[in-house]
Amino acid sequence: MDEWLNYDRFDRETWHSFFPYGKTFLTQENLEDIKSLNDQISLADVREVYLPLIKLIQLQYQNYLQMQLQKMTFLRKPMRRIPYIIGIAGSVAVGKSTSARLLQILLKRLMPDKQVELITTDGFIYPNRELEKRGIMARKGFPESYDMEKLLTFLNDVNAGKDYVQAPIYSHSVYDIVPDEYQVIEKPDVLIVEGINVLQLPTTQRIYVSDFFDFAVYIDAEPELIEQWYLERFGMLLDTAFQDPSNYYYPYTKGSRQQAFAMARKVWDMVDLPNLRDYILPTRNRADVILHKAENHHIDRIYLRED
Ligand SMILES: Nc1ncnc2c1ncn2[C@@H]1O[C@H](COP(=O)(O)OP(=O)(O)O)[C@@H](O)[C@H]1O
Ligand SMILES: CC(C)(COP(=O)(O)O)[C@@H](O)C(=O)NCCC(=O)O
Repeated sequence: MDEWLNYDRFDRETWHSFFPYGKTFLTQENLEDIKSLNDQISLADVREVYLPLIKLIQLQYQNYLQMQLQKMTFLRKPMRRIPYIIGIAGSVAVGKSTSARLLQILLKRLMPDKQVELITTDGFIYPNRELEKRGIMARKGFPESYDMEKLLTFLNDVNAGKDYVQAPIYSHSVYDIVPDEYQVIEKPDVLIVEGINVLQLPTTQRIYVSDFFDFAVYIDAEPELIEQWYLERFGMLLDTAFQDPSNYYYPYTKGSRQQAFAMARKVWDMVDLPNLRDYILPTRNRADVILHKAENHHIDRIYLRED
């Protein structure tokens, strides 16, 4: 079956025309926030792609609030805040966390009275110690490397309106879960959940992470480009590791840079690329929106699921 059958495809110009007010919409503070997030982000992408996207999300969010109100009135239940949950999926190093943080900044700008939180599912990967115990250290990022029970419980608690919910934290530079450190989520209006596994079907559980989603975005690009972005990020991790013996990449700063990159290329080929091909890419057509990136993270096509 044609994978794109259910999607409308837009080029950038058409997509931009749905909300062409970017120039006046962003404040100086927004621009500074975006630049401090990543100074490589193209502001043209923000105006022409991300702003129409958050406008569309806002429309759906307003409908969602309306529906919640009608439902609670019908059931004669007191109104309570059920968060609107947005999932962001895609390969390792495709730019999920950068896009997710961008969406968070822009949604806060669009809806300043709403609390918009962001978590990444990396925090729900088992600690290295546990991965080693299970003999799956070389499978980090694959479905079996996540504590899905814990992730689903987390989402269920946030959804149920619990006052205080904790998410564990993963550090790329330590290459492990940070012990005893948590991100606290307190009754958000909107929660963005970013991770490679967010649209995957469960192996043992009966519910999916995506059952909690009200909207899902997949970030797409050719694997050759993603590999390049993976290696660029690896270079940056290496540059920050020099002074810090506790950094996972510190030992790689001692040998030749060429050798370190050869090792990173091998990890991409043996771990992250097979994960993309076998487990991440097959989830692409479960998203509401697919952002397709070309060279330099430039978004050239946008696919929107037809309802
Ligand atoms: N829009 C963008 N413009 C420029 N560089 C980007 C953009 N998005 C991501 N990057 C860079 O690509 C690399 C991977 O991005 P990241 O957000 O860490 O990906 P992920 O969360 O999918 O692993 C990082 O080095 C990041 O700085
Ligand atoms: C922790 C991750 C699975 C998360 O990926 P992310 O989308 O945050 O880049 C990934 O960065 C990773 O560590 N993969 C294992 C192989 C590797 O070292 O790249």
